[in-house]
Amino acid sequence: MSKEIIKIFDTTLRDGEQSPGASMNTEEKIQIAAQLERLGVDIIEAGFAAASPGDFDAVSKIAQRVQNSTICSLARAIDADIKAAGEAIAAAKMKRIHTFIATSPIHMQYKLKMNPDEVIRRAVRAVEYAREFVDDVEFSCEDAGRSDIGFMKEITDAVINAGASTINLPDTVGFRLPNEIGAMVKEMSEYTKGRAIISVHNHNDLGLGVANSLEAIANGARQVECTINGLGERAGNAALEEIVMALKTRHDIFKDYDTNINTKEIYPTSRLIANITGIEPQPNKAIVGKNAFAHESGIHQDGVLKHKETYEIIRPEDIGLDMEDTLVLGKHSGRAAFKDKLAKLGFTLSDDELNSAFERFKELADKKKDIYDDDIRALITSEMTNIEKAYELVAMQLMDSTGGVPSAAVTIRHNGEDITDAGIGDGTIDAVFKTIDRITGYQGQLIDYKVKSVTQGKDALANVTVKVTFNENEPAIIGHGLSLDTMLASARAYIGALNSYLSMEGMLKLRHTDSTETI
Ligand SMILES: CC(=O)SCCNC(=O)CCNC(=O)[C@H](O)C(C)(C)COP(=O)(O)OP(=O)(O)OC[C@H]1O[C@@H](n2cnc3c(N)ncnc32)[C@H](O)[C@@H]1OP(=O)(O)O
Ligand SMILES: CC(C)C(=O)C(=O)O
Ligand SMILES: [Mg+2]
Repeated sequence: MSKEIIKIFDTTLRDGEQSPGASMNTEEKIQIAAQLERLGVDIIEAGFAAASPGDFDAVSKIAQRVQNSTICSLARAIDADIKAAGEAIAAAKMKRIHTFIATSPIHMQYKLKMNPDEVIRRAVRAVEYAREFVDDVEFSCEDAGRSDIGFMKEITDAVINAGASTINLPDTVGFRLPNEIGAMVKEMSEYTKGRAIISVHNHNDLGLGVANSLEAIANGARQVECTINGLGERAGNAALEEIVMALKTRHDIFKDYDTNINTKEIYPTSRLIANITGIEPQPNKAIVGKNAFAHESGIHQDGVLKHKETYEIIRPEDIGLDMEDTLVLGKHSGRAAFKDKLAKLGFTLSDDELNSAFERFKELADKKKDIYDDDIRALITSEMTNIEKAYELVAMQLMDSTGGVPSAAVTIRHNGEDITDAGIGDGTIDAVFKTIDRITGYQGQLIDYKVKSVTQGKDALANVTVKVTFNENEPAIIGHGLSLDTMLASARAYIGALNSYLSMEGMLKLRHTDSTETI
């Protein structure tokens, strides 16, 4: 008997980006979408097009690029949001608009300030308008976990009649237990049978996102919404890799179901997201944590040596872990091997990007003997941040001593001209950032600073992630910098964030000009 496919709806680029500190630039989002497509995700929620010009741009570019997954944009039940979503995904081969409105008493009364009739009216209008752009419309009863099931049936009837084909029941605040989610999904699936697909979107506030998703599948859900590494608002969303591997590993229980996921792409996808967001999964995280396949104690090691399955329920190779080369390229590697490695790691670069990345790789190979897959990932993701490269670091000199005043002299290239200045600060990093501000004329506010060693050993690369605001009315921007020297990595990260900001600011101006011209 053929198995029923559970659709995997990945929202790493939308709900995942709502994790504090996880914002990504357009180029990074395109790379992630390409990897999600390779992973075999059915639907990629590429963003919330109406949220900002940057989101709109990223969703449109992903829509132009991805061929084998449906591209989706989220939209409130507001015409302007739906129009932005429809326009952003217009070029996609397969496209969906996902519109939502809250249905729980607490959200309707205090947040929306709407009565239930008004909520139904808005939902119907949203779905009807979305159908003017696409055939595939998903409707979400936000906070379904705390909504009245009778009201959800009423609004579901109305939106299905208006043209919605997927009904999503999010446990927005991660409040429900598995048996409760199972009961809700069973009742709604039986009620909508043959009229719509029932989907779930479980948050992890009580650590039950995955358990709730599995119970939903057992009770009739045919789509699950999830994120790589479990990223997402607050405690995050149900983790894609955990749901998929639970279905696969417990095929005795889930024998009637399958997914389109190529599980060998799970580990590479997890690493790509961790590198880009700077958010590492906790070491003991199921499936993709650094310790997920590590056996520490003697009795376990003895058992694994005798027969792996004594302590391993998943084969590392099933999630693509064996494909990680421990030692890869070196200073004698050429462009062909480098390009081949990038393809294996899931990066698709233009010729110009490849040339620039290859130059950086060679510089690195001169200084660092062993280059690992994680070094290459960090190198490429730090390259991607500097999309426009309005400013480029040329040189830097630092002075510090115990009891002295930390100072930095920095040279930056802008429009072909090298500009040098010097400044002092509360520490050397502060001195570097302040000097960069003096040269560029932008006043960055540092919100967060993280430094991580990419691999092990004294010659490990430092990967610095900064979160900076250059205008208090606009969202913070993430920048990554990579170097064997932490100070140099910090300066690169800060300049990367500024370049990202400028490319978005350019877009803002462009959209403003566009709208002025049409008035
Ligand atoms: C559960 C979720 O994850 S929902 C998705 C969350 N994602 C985001 O919020 C994306 C980032 N958000 C943003 O950039 C901004 O919030 C925007 C651009 C969407 C809206 O910004 P603003 O217009 O300034 O509104 P603001 O965020 O202050 O408030 C949200 C408004 O939308 C209303 N709203 C919320 N959800 C919905 C909905 N589904 N349908 C219609 N209206 C809604 C709220 O009631 C509020 O309206 P009010 O201003 O009349 O009180
Ligand atoms: C917009 C919806 C699907 C959501 O993210 C939630 O309710 O958590
Ligand atoms: Mg959510």
